[in-house]
Amino acid sequence: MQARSGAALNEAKVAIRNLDFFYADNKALKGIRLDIPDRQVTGMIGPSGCGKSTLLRVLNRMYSLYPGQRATGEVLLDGQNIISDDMDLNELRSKVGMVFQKPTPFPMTIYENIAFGVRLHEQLSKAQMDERVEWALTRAALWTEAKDRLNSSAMGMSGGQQQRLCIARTIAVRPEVILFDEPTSALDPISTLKIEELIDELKRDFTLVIVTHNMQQAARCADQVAFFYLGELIEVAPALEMFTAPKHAKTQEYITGRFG
Ligand SMILES: Nc1ncnc2c1ncn2[C@@H]1O[C@H](COP(=O)(O)OP(=O)(O)OP(=O)(O)O)[C@@H](O)[C@H]1O
Repeated sequence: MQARSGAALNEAKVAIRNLDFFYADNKALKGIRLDIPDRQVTGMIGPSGCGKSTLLRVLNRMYSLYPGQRATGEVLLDGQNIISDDMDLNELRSKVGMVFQKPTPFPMTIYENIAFGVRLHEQLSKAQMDERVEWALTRAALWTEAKDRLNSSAMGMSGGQQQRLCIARTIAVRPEVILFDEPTSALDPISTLKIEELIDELKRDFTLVIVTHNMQQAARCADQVAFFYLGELIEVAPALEMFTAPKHAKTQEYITGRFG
């Protein structure tokens, strides 16, 4: 398998220390310690139910919306513990964006899909908003296709275009970290390739985390890969090392398709 060869990993943008996560009494993450390098791609892999999505939900505090779900330990974003009660969730959500598995555009125009989120965080003039919309669509490799239909409904776009619109919407609030939860699993191979190229491009400016069940995708996109099993982080390594010389037998079994 072709894996990204080893540029050194950057300093941690997010440092996860001794993280436990509970759905009521069910401990879904156990003692996680993981550094997520700045402006690089961290791939998260592992069999169904191992805790990958749970970890993404910790990184943007989505779990705080649900009573009975709690995290303990530290998740330090530039040194600030985002799981502490003091964390301002609006501020966190402007810093940490999320792209979901299925494209989820709002039932409004392409322009409004992007402007909507920006308005929650910033007051921009019409000209500034126009500029922001163009910038976000350009960064999401969608400007050429969308520029003549900004006032048309986003629901008329193809699935791949809708997913790039969701990425544009996320970028538009200028986050620092972007979480992708299986962002291409609902897309065809060409749309998948476009999203993967986009991820490669975006890491110049953003710290990216991608959960994927696709080992080739992890190998193509990620600078470092983390393998989870039953709520534990079994192994984390630069992608090339992970896919050519994993240290743990469980990792080897998983990446060679012997379970999961
Ligand atoms: N809302 C919930 N309430 C209770 N338990 C949950 C909830 N969501 C997830 N879990 C449990 O937490 C554990 C981790 O689930 P999680 O969804 O994070 O796994 P995953 O690795 O993302 O799986 P998949 O690859 O299938 O998406 C599982 O045991 C799951 O049953």
